[in-house]
Amino acid sequence: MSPHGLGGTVRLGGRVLLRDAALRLAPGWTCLLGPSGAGKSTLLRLLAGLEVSARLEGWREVPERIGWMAQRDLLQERLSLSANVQLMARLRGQAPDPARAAELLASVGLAGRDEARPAELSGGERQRVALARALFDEAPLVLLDEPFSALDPARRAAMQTLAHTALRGRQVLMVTHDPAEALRLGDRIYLLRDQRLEPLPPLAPPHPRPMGDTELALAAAALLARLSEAA
Ligand SMILES: Nc1ncnc2c1ncn2[C@@H]1O[C@H](COP(=O)(O)OP(=O)(O)OP(=O)(O)O)[C@@H](O)[C@H]1O
Repeated sequence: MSPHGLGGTVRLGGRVLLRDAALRLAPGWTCLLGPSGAGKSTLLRLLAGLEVSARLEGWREVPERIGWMAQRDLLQERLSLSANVQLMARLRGQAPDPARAAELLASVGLAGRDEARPAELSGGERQRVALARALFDEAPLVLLDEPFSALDPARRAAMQTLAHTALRGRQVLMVTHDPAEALRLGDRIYLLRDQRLEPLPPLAPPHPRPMGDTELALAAAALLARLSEAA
């Protein structure tokens, strides 16, 4: 099987966003860090085949089915939370499975809210519904664009662990601004900056590292300092 990922040069509106890059995916978590505007979301959209403005001059190898959690939650306001969780699978022709949707909603802390509408939720709750939708879908490649950014620290750690367990064995590519999150979860870490995609050393397993892990705290502080230097 050829490796999944993409490589080459990415151009957007007459400028180079990424030069001679190679993003290689494998089962487990690949985390993508980088300053705002560097092109992380564009890269995710290119992988998903959803990018309309940027052009990739190079290669792209992805499985037929890709799961996707965008930066905006993209919840359908007129649908119930249960229907939102099942939406992508339903669009693909899968049979409804409200029991599984309810289980996933409960796992993200929204037990019994199946028939609620997105407008009744806080920003963090909406993000958790979007996460449940990404977990409902059983795609071999799952792209997550800042999936935990709206959550409080305790909920964020719990959702990281939940997602890591639920997506075990699959290829996950996550964009994050949080070095500790990348180090806690990442089997591979890339930094996208100044048109370059640079592999960074991940922490050794186990992933996710426990919260309060000293090695994680030290590595996150060092990585934050490194990211801040060039900012
Ligand atoms: N349709 C477009 N046409 C031209 N430029 C665009 C378009 N969409 C995004 N850009 C620019 O492309 C660059 C990369 O945007 P992108 O959203 O991929 O960055 P990012 O690294 O994900 O940022 P953030 O961390 O803030 O989400 C930015 O400079 C942005 O202004």
